[in-house]
Amino acid sequence: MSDLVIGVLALQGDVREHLAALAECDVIARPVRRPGEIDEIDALVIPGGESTTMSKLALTFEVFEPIHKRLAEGMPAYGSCAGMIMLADEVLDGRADQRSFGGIGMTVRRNAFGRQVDSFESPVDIDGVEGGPVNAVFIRAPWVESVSDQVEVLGRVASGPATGRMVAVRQGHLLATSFHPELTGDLRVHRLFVDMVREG
Ligand SMILES: NC(=O)CC[C@H](N)C(=O)O
Repeated sequence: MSDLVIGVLALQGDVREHLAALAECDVIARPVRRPGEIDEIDALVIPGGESTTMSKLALTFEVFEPIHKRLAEGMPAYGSCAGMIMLADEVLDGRADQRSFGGIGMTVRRNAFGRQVDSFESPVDIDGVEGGPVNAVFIRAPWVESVSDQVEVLGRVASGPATGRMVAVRQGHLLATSFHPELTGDLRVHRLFVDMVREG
C-alpha cells in the first residue's frame, strides 16, 4: 500500500462506493467533512449525489473555502456526476444559490439528458483508459456543454440521442465524469485518477 491519502468528500452522495473503489487502488482512502481534514489529504474525490445539497452542506460544514483554496493551489480532484458539477466553472440549470468549487473551464448542464433517459448505461471510450470502453452509468447526469481550450475532452457518448456529448474531461490536475464508475466495479477510471495524483 502506498502512503497516498485520497479523501472522499463525505457530506452527501455515494461516498462509500468511492471509498471502496479507491481502497482497491493501493491508496489510503478516507471520508472528509471537516476543515482540518482537508489539509491532511493529497487528493480529493467529489462523489455523485445532489450538487445543490452538496454545495449547501459544504458551506455549512465550512469546507467550501478550504477545498476551493487547495484546488486552486493544485490539489488533484476527481468529480463524478454531481462532483463534476462541483468542479465546473459554470453551471446551467442550477439553483440560484448553488455554488461550485470550479477549476475546470467548462459549462455543464444539470440533468441534461432529460426525463426520457433519466438513467441509462452506455459504453464510453475514455482517452487514457486501456482495454475497451467503460460501461458508463448515467443517473440524472449533467453533460458538458462547452469547454475552454485548456480542457481535454476524454470521452463522449457514442450512441443514441445524445451522441457526441462530452462526458469525461480533464484540465491539468482535475478530472470529471458525468457518469459513475464507482457503481460498476470497474476500477479503470479511479486508477487513471490515482495515476494522475502520483504523477503529481
Ligand atoms: N447522480 C448524480 O450525481 C446526479 C446529479 C444531480 N442531478 C445534480 O444536479 O447534482
